[in-house]
This record gives sequence, structure tokens and C-alpha cells, in this order.
Amino acid sequence: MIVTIDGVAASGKSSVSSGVAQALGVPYVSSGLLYRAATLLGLEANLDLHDAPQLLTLLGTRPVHLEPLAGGNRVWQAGRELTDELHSTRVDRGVSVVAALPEVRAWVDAQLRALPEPFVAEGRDMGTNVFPHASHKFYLTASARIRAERRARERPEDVPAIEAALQRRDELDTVQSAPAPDALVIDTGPLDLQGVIDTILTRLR
Ligand SMILES: Nc1ncnc2c1ncn2[C@@H]1O[C@H](COP(=O)(O)OP(=O)(O)O)[C@@H](O)[C@H]1O
Ligand SMILES: Nc1ccn([C@H]2C[C@H](O)[C@@H](COP(=O)(O)OP(=O)(O)O)O2)c(=O)n1
Repeated sequence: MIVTIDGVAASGKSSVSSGVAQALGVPYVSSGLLYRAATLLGLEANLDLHDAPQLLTLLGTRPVHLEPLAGGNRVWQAGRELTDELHSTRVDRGVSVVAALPEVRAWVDAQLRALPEPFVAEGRDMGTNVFPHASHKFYLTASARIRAERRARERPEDVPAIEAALQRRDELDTVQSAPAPDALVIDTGPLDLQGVIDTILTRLR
């Protein structure tokens, strides 16, 4: 069984997926972390993030491994854990450029499709492109202001700056961010985290 939870940036995908996965007793898979890891390694190597061949060569020589756990995903590059460095502002700024490269998307998709079922997969195109055969699909939304207010509780930046960065990323990610036609779209604005998790679990049962 595969459950997909897609949605815009900071809509609650990873928190909701973790809650749903724990209730189901299965791992969740955070696909965005692989795009973030590719971005971090590219930045550290001083690569032009638009340069797909160079990035793919780098990822070939420094393989990245995603560890999907129900409580939280971890990302490794050989013996080095990258997880804590993947949500920095510089990775946020670069990741949409890297995620727009078809070669990088193919690199991510191959890793995701090799994972053993069952799991909950979250990202942008889990229900449309990567797992179109998934049994249950969800798509999370909320206004940019509400999402920025939620993120501001995690980061030392003010709400207008986060809101502007989220809107910029929404625009850059539009191509791969459409909901699957068979996805249930949930406006998370009026709901708390548990409310979103319960909406999904009710639908699954
Ligand atoms: N429905 C909700 N109500 C309130 N806060 C939420 C809700 N969903 C998510 N959050 C909070 O918003 C922040 C962003 O959620 P996160 O799961 O990281 O989103 P994403 O994976 O889509 O970027 C987190 O601090 C999370 O706890
Ligand atoms: N399946 C996916 C997952 C993420 N991406 C892109 C889009 C986002 O800008 C980045 C980071 O995704 P991530 O889900 O970690 O980002 P947010 O938590 O939503 O801010 O990767 C994608 O294109 N396709």
C-alpha cells in the first residue's frame, strides 16, 4: 500500500505524513529531502545549480541515501548525516532550481521507486508522477500567510520575509505541484495538525 501526501511548501506535508505513518505503523518518505541533499552537495562543491551534468556526476561519486522512518527521515552521504543541514535558508533558496532539472528528478524518482511498500510518500508529484497507482492520494494547501506564520515559529525570520520566499518557491515549483485528479484536496488553514491527520485517517478507514 502507498499513500501519497503532496502539497505546497510548508503546508504540513512532513508533519502530517509522519502522524499518518505512525498511526498506520509504516514509514513515511520525504522526497523533498533528496532534492535538498542534491542542492546542499552542489552548493558545497560550488557548482552552478543549473548545470545538470555536473550535479549528476557529483551525485554519482557521492551517493546519497534516504532513511525513511515513521518518526522522521534521515539523509546520509557515506558516513556523514546531512539531515540537520537540509532546511537552511541557502538550501531553501537553491532547491527549486535543482528540482526543475529533469535529470535530478529522474535520480530522485529512481530512489523512491526502489523503496519497499508499504509507506506514506510526501512531496509535490508523488500522486501524479512517481506513484500514480497509489491507493490513496491527498493534497495539502493553505494561504501563504498562514504557512509563513507556522514556519516563523521554527525559524528566526519574520513572517513577511518567509511569506515572500514561500510565494517565490510556489511559483518556481508550479510545474510539478499540481494535485492528482484523484487526490482529496485539504485546506489546512482552519485545521490544526491533528485535525489534518484525522481527516486523512478517517478517509483511509
Ligand atoms: N494544520 C496545521 N496547523 C498548525 N500548524 C501546522 C499544521 N500543519 C503543519 N503545521 C506546522 O507548520 C510547520 C510546517 O510544517 P511541515 O510539516 O514542515 O510542512 P512541509 O513538510 O509541507 O514543509 C511545522 O512547524 C508544523 O508543525
Ligand atoms: N516530490 C518533490 C518534492 C520536493 N520538490 C521540490 C520543491 C521544493 O521547493 C523542494 C523542497 O521540498 P520540501 O518538501 O522539502 O519543501 P517544503 O518543506 O515544502 O518547503 O523540492 C519537488 O520538486 N518534488
